[in-house]
Amino acid sequence: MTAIVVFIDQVDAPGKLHPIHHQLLTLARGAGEPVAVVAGPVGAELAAELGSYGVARVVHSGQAELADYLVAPKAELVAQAAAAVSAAAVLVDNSPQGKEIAARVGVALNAGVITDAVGVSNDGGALVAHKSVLAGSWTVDARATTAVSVISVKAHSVDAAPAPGAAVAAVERLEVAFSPASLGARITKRTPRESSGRPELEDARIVVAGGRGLDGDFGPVEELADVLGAAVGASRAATDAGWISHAAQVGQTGKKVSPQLYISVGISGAIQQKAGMQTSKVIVAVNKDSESPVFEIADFGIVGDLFKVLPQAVEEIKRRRA
Ligand SMILES: Cc1cc2nc3c(=O)[nH]c(=O)nc-3n(C[C@H](O)[C@H](O)[C@H](O)COP(=O)(O)OP(=O)(O)OC[C@H]3O[C@@H](n4cnc5c(N)ncnc54)[C@H](O)[C@@H]3O)c2cc1C
Repeated sequence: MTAIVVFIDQVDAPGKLHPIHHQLLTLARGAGEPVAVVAGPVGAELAAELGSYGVARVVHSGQAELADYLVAPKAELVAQAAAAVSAAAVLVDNSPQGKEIAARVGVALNAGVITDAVGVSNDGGALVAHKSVLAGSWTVDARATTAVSVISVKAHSVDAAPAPGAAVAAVERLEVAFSPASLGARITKRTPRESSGRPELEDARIVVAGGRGLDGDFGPVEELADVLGAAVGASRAATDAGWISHAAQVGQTGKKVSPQLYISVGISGAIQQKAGMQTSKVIVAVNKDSESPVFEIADFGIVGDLFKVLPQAVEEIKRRRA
């Protein structure tokens, strides 16, 4: 059976799996035998949750270096654990940290690295990564020619599901030999970002994104996001205008999101915007211009003034929920 390592970071928020971990474990289970490699503690609750996703083998390290230094020690944990279990592939999330780990593990294991995958399958023992490219207009299958592949997977590309029969996860401790080079950048202070109370853009199942059409007023977008429990995103026109933080930008030079539902509001749908959201499962566009290119990719379109459409949508959602 092909051993597939799934990296699980428990350093900052220990105790429970994140939705992307459920998704990575579901993918790994479909393509081989998932082995969870955990940075941080593994308590009984976490081990049971891993078992419910079909993980029979967990390799972890709680060494202080994993929390005290930037990403490099985590990459060394993943590389050494992958070698110890003779993994054919390593799956990480597609966050900046995940992609840096992918690159470092690729170098350490002389493994091919594939980023931005939306799926993984096993073709006769070789792992194939599926990618959606050129602003979502093409699907590409990519395969590393090396013995080990390292693949970073976009959030919400697959629906996570527990295994039909839970496994009992055996937890092994790995003593990682950290190289001096990995201990070059020590973290001296952590300042948690102020929470908006909304989900993180890249993790959210629903994203409501606004563009230049909002004319500086993100209120209607935020209100709709809040009744739907959604994250708020934006086009570059909106972030460049200073109406919302650059962290909210979706697109080629912003975040890549793949939620179940993306509601695009007052955004024209330029190719650079599409590059960050076109793999969303369902796209709803609200735009007053019926010729706007955003309607070419929308599953549902509403031609109208967003300042009239959004408050009505909010009212109707609240009424149905009451
Ligand atoms: C190298 C490069 C990288 C880029 N990266 C990104 C990126 O990462 N993300 C990104 O988004 N862009 C990016 N851009 C910019 C991109 O090309 C577009 O300029 C940008 O996406 C346009 O933003 P917008 O759709 O909000 O604005 P516009 O194109 O001006 O569209 C505004 C839309 O709002 C509609 N509208 C106006 N008023 C209303 C109303 N009252 N009700 C309903 N609809 C209304 C209009 O009909 C129009 O369609 C990049 C550009 C370059 C060159």
